[in-house]
Amino acid sequence: MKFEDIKNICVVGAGNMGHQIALQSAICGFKVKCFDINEETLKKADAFVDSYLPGRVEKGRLTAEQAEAARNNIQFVNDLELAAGDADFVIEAATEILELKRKIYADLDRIAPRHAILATNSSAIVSSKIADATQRQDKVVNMHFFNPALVMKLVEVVKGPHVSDETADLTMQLSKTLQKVPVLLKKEVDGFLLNRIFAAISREATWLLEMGVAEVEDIDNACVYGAGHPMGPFRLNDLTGLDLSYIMRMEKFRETGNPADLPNPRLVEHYMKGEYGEKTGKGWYDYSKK
Ligand SMILES: NC(=O)c1ccc[n+]([C@@H]2O[C@H](COP(=O)([O-])OP(=O)(O)OC[C@H]3O[C@@H](n4cnc5c(N)ncnc54)[C@H](O)[C@@H]3O)[C@@H](O)[C@H]2O)c1
Repeated sequence: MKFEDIKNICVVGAGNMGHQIALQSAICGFKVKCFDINEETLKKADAFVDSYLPGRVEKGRLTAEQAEAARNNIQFVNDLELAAGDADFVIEAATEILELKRKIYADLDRIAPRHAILATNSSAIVSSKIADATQRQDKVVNMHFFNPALVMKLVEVVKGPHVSDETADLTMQLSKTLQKVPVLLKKEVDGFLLNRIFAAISREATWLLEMGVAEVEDIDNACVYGAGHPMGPFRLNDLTGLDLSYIMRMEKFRETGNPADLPNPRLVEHYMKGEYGEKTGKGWYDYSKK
């Protein structure tokens, strides 16, 4: 496939990441169908587009014509056959559970045209764990966006051993066309690039908290005002979702059986109370008091 042949993008999952990846793709001129199994999520995502685009026009970031074109480019649908049937490139951003993703990839392999690339936005699952659910392993690749996907520039493209040069090249090119800055990982590695670095920071931050050395806000402030980070690890976790961290740690534990990989007790406590961060109004911080 040539890059110019990529016209239709299917995004699977309209949650935190999926709806923003879909909208960015629509703004950049692709015809996008975004699929989710949850009707409420689809409605919320559609309403977000209606509020986001006029805001960009007001701020002078998009012309009224560009906003209208983006609106016409994007559809939120509850039917995977419709979403992926004519896709040239699929970006999967569904819940971070390996078995669920493998089922989605088996379905996508049946539905999407043979030439279509199937990219996963997974934060931690390397594509070699998913690729063999399809008959097109050379076209299954990691394409890891960062949250919020409309804003953050970095995309990590991971070239697993099964990924063809063409797939990696096209994924890098698509990332650039989506106005992102892609980095290429030549090997699969747990946590990719940035999350490995963040994991080290977050491990230390959690240790400091657990040992009673400092409170959440002071640890975050140290990172912001001493290291110049835009936000500290706990504030960032509230943005990305404590539920995602919990699920990722549990997945890792299931894989390794190592108790050191279990989520830490404070994270478990928040998770059990349904305190997932900004999206539920409470996580490490309480947003109801704003
Ligand atoms: N949240 C982040 O900061 C972040 C950053 C980068 C990558 N990711 C990755 O993006 C993916 C999605 O994460 P999220 O934070 O958007 O989660 P989310 O829970 O906000 O969204 C996941 C969506 O997937 C949908 N879904 C579940 N099963 C499905 C199926 N069979 N078909 C279609 N949709 C299905 C859910 O209904 C939900 O709307 C995960 O793989 C995660 O690792 C997340």
